[in-house]
Amino acid sequence: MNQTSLNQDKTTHATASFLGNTSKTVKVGDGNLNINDVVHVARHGAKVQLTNHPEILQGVQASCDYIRNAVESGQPIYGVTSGFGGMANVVIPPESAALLQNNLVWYHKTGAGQKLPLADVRAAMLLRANSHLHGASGIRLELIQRMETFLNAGVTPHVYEFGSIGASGDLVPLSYITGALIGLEKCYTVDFNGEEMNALTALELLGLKPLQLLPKESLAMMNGTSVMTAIAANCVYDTKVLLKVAMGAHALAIQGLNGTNQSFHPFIHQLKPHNGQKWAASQMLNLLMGSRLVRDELDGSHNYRGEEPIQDRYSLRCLPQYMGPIVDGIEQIQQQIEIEINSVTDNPLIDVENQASYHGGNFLGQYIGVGMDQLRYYIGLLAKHLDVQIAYLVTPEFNNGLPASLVGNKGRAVNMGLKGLQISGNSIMPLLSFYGNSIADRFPTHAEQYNQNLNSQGFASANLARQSVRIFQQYMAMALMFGVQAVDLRTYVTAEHYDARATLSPATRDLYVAIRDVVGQPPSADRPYIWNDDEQALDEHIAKIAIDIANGGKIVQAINNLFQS
Ligand SMILES: N[C@@H](Cc1ccc([N+](=O)[O-])cc1)C(=O)O
Repeated sequence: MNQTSLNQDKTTHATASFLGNTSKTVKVGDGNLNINDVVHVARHGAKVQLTNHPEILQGVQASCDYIRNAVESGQPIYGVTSGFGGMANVVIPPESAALLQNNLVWYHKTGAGQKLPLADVRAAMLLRANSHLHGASGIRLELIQRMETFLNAGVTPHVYEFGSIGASGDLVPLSYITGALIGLEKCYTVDFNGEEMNALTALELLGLKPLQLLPKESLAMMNGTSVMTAIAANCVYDTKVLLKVAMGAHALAIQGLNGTNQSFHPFIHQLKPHNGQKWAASQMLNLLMGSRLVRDELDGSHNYRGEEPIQDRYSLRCLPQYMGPIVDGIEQIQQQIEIEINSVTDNPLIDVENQASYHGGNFLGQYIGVGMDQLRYYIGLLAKHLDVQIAYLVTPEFNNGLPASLVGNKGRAVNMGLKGLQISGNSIMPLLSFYGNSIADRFPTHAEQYNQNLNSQGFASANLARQSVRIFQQYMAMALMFGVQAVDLRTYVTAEHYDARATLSPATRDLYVAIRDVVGQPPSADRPYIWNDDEQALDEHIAKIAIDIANGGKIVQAINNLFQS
């Protein structure tokens, strides 16, 4: 199979081959899953293995037994012997209890728009299985195992980008997964390792028969936050990568501007010891250590700089203070997402030990709605900082002696350097700030007969976060291009040649080499990255770098090697 056939968005995002390009196996049900586990399964084809812990499996069966008894004895339980949502006053007789579940899947077949990336749907199946293994949902092991089978065989239901208000969890998106898993009808379709087909054909190829749902089972499948949480997990992972690459881009910019390392002195940050601020300062010190392009002033020295202020401007000097809350914020979002990943998010929940069931609302995706609002907000702030750095680099009044717009060959009057690149970047940065607006506070008209009258918009928030991440990957590519050109030109000022490998800190040298490698332009002493305008197509470079970042390629590997944690 052709790997790219699985990649719905070839230019910006990795969905990778799901056919096991990793030997890792992720165990489900034994303990806590984290974001890295999710990404391994979602994007890199890690195999999934459900727990065989007898107590857990017995718990799953016991929750099913509880439901069966409740139906047989005519107990009133929401969604089992009652109608749904605002129609929960309708009494469902035992003989209709199974039909009720099939029907729930049918009338939620209302998704719209583009298909979700396969990686997000894979992550959603993993999380749904993980949730069900708590044994509080009343769903058969056989149905949970179908998710394991689908994941390991590379079968991914088609799910759509619109349809969930994030209140009853992701009813509509999860109905597509449910319909495909049980083979409800041909109109449920899947991607089978790159081939589109209907769910019945897929089941046949897997040697499985369509399954009849039992009471509670589709409610257990659909009433939960697994799709939005899946998207959020992938987005948090990507944003953490982008945060580190942003630090690398700043380290290049600081060297390009001949900034000082004094602003990152531990003395300063011990006196304002926020975790994120301390992290950013110490990482930046590390990134700059050994550079010939920075002012090495860790000993507390400072000298007059002619026309320039005696200390660096804020985008350099206040980097740790600006980055700190973003770093801490992303960390907090990750913690919340990881709790959600390991939660049971449906209703009602079955307490096997006490033979009781409780009506509640764990399906409300507020942590995802708010978390993804915040994530997009932080991405906007990261983009704003890079935009400032770029403006600083291209403006000869401020950039400590670099050419206007970082022109390479100044001997040719028609060269305009990175002017067009800045303009294109300027079109993106405000967009990323705009994406930072919240959606969790928006209100659809009191949804679903006033029953879901409070909703999280978590699914929409997560989908917006995915878009924001993808746009930021493009913007980051541009920022790195500015950084590379700037350090080449600064190297010329310092050493009268253009090969920045000789002058950069060892840490950023690896990043620099990776970027030059990705764009197919090796470093040279004779010319900087960009010499004449008409010698390269900059849009191709943007695309190559953005793809590398999205796919965790050479640039990300170089960056990952630089960070202690
Ligand atoms: N999340 C809802 C479940 C639910 C609500 C509404 C609907 N519906 O179809 O409107 C279906 C299911 C609850 O457990 O109360």
